[in-house]
Amino acid sequence: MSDIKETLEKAKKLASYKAVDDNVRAGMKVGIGSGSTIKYAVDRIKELGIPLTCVPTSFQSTQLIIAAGLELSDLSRTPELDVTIDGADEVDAQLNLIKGGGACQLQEKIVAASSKKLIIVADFSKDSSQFGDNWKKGIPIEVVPMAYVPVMIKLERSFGLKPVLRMAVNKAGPVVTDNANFVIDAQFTSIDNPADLATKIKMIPGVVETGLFINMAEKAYFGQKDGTVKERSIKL
Ligand SMILES: O=C(CO)[C@H](O)[C@H](O)COP(=O)(O)O
Repeated sequence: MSDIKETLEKAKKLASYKAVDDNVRAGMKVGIGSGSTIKYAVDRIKELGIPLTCVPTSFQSTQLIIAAGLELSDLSRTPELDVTIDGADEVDAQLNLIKGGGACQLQEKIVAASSKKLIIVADFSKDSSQFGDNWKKGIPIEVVPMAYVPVMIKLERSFGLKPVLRMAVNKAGPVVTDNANFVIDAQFTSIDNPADLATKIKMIPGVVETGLFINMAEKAYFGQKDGTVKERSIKL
């Protein structure tokens, strides 16, 4: 593993362990996010050996819960959660988030919105003062496949975004989400009002969900290069 990759992995683990220790207790109903950082949170929950009910946010997180031997539920059986722990692609000064780098933003947002608290775990590279400081891939937007071209035209004409259809790596054609939709990454130069932009994008017919999570997270844990964890929280 390269030095920087190793440093990032250590930072993800530190943040995840601290977030679980601070926020997860026996008997809780816990939303489990998606991505590479959340696997450390699941490792920590497994290590603690406490009884929990877990609700996943993707195929990947379902597999993590099963592999860890934790109790797996869903929102039909467990519609109200105590806490969701999840990663993020970028966290701004107000703890607004860009999520969906792993194309899981739809289920992640539904599960987060069903939780009393959303706690973010991340390495130091996700900690920004405003969107675009660190994350250059744009806002992930999940769309119904038949609508992707009109949605891309509207994103460009109405908001000056530069939309790109996300393509699969080991498959010909586009990324297909866990919900059988496509993902458009809408690149931007700056975002003055993320809440307003999120609402307007959501209004475009064919858009299922955006990766802008506005006023949802109450605390973020960022693992640092020096082995410490920086905590940022906000009153919602
Ligand atoms: O939103 C997500 C998936 O849709 C992830 O939480 C986000 O991409 C962060 O992933 P990682 O922990 O691998 O950096």
